[in-house]
Amino acid sequence: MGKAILSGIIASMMISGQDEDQIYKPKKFIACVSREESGARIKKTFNDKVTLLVGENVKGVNEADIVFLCSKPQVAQSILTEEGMIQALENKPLISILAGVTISQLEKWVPLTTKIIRAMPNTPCMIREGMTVIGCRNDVKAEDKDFASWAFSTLGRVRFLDEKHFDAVTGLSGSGPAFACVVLESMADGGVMMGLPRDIAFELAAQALQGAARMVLQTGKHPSEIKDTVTTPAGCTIAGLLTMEDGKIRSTIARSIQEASNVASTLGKIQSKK
Ligand SMILES: NC(=O)C1=CN([C@@H]2O[C@H](COP(=O)(O)OP(=O)(O)OC[C@H]3O[C@@H](n4cnc5c(N)ncnc54)[C@H](OP(=O)(O)O)[C@@H]3O)[C@@H](O)[C@H]2O)C=CC1
Ligand SMILES: O=C(O)[C@@H]1CCC=N1
Repeated sequence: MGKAILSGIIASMMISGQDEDQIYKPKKFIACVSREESGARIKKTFNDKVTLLVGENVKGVNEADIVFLCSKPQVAQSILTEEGMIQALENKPLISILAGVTISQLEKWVPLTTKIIRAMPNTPCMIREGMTVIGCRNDVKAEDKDFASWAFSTLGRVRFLDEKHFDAVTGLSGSGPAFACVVLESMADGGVMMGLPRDIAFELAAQALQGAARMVLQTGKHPSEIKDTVTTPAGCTIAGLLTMEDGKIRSTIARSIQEASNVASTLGKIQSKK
């Protein structure tokens, strides 16, 4: 996800590079990783657009004005409590995308002057079609919130929500692209079963899902209204819909999001020592 965020911001700056009105013009990007293999991947993707540091988190944070924390939730504590990190983080905004790690938890590991912003993006940020929900305490400065909002808006939609919703957001929007891909793949399988070539089945399924999703977002209509307009009396759509209902598709999908949200709430609870 860290790579996706960097890619989106850099891509948007290249597109709007000539735009004098652009408020934020980050001059330098620093990526910190712990393993040489990950470093090689970053180098391959970004070349000289990003300064790469392997095993030098404190140096990276020292040189940065704004810090994104994009590790696995389990290693957050060990990163934030590295020797010298407290000084490096003084007076800096820290934007965490970690699932299940709360602002209260993070506050225990960083100095009081570090202003924490929590964000939950999703993988479509990679193609700048993402959804990011941002949350923070009331004392975070407007300029820091504005920066976070700008950074994630280069990657798709952004919305601010109270932190109490973050586990639900993680289960629905963070994990959502995986669930949507299961639906997409299943729809395509149906097409293949009925004789369509696999690549065409994927295209049709993906565009049907994208089209329906865009209709909801653009018209503001209830999904059931859109469903009903597809459904001709005594036609084929109602036949398919009833089969879906027989398979309890609604509760299966809704319960999957409930389960993902419940697991998200536990992800910050285990911290590895190193
Ligand atoms: N994947 C998703 O769809 C989403 C993920 N998230 C959150 O994003 C975070 C990352 O997930 P994801 O991108 O999937 O995971 P990855 O494992 O792909 O990325 C984790 C990154 O953290 C780096 N890292 C790990 N330990 C250290 C360390 N000690 N010092 C410096 N860098 C370190 C890794 O580098 P190295 O390999 O070198 O250690 C790697 O680049 C998680 O907290 C997750 O909850 C949020 C929204 C969506
Ligand atoms: O599966 C995970 O833990 C991460 C968080 C949200 C999406 N992927």
